[in-house]
Amino acid sequence: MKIAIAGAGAMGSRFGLMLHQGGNDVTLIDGWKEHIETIRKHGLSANLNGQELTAQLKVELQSEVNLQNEMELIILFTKAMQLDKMLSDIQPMLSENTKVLCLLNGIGHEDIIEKYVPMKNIFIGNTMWTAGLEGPGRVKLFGDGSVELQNLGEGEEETAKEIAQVLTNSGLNAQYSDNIRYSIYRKACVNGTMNGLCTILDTNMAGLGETSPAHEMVAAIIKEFVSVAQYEGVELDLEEVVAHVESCFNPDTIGLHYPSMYQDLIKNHRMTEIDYINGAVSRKGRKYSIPTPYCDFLAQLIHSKEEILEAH
Ligand SMILES: NC(=O)C1=CN([C@@H]2O[C@H](COP(=O)(O)OP(=O)(O)OC[C@H]3O[C@@H](n4cnc5c(N)ncnc54)[C@H](OP(=O)(O)O)[C@@H]3O)[C@@H](O)[C@H]2O)C=CC1
Ligand SMILES: CC(C)(CO)C(=O)C(=O)O
Repeated sequence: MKIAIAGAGAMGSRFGLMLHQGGNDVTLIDGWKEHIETIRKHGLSANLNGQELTAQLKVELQSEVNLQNEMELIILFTKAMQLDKMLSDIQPMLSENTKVLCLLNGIGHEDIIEKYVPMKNIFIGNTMWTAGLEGPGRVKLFGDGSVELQNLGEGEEETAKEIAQVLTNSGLNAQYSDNIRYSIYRKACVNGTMNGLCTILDTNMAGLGETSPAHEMVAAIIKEFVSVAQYEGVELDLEEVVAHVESCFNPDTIGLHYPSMYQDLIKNHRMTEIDYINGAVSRKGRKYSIPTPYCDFLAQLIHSKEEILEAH
């Protein structure tokens, strides 16, 4: 399949690499010039579960996507605040049949995608895979993961299942979900706890799990997500979600991962996606008159840290 990865940072590189290894015709698109130039000259270099490898992938600089080069599938993997610009820049790659799959963390990205893509071509989902960028053109990938996705447009279930199959054929372990809003909220609970807390506490997920207040903090944050989701008709089971989130503490699975927010802010002094995760729950809480003190406070702490570190 002819696939573009729009936003080829850590996760985009993982998905691009695995889909390339699975025999697809993959193009990585990104705005970071040094990263794209390095891959163009030397290939994408990866440490994949301890094994060093280099893959020759096609690349395009986001600002130079101006030739007609239509894709069958585009997987969006920018940071939330880069999504609108990316969709605007990749217009030449979108035909009336191009399917667009969004796997960003956070809530509500479909509102932006709908501005650029007809509903019948929009697929949304989330992933438990992890990845880290070690420098331009270089990623570190370990552990297992999964993907859930669903069509937004009516009657596109079969296409959603086909996309899931393409991902699964490349080892990405994807499944069709018949209630993706539930899955997205459930995954947002992982990010709403792990990402902000690990970033402020300067630790990975296993490290957070070893601290004595971890369970109480995680449960209190998730409770706020559950209340807001319930108001929107999404019924999350608090105990099940807490257990799901706490499974991330396990150092033998993904516990040693530093969440993407940590990588952004602490490692690279870059702005975070907090406003699309805990910040989104705070905004919704205000709208629905649901108190969300933990999310409010965590979002404030992250914003203060962004200012202290002069994140850009
Ligand atoms: N990393 C992870 O383990 C996981 C991440 N996610 C989600 O996937 C989406 C993509 O995240 P992720 O892959 O981590 O994003 P990255 O931070 O690795 O990359 C996103 C973009 O940021 C820019 N960038 C990143 N690092 C640098 C740098 N050092 N210097 C200059 N520019 C840089 C690049 O774009 P540009 O130059 O155009 O700004 C890049 O495309 C997010 O929504 C995230 O929450 C989901 C699951 C796990
Ligand atoms: C859940 C987790 C921590 C890994 O999938 C993630 O989504 C992130 O790093 O942002």
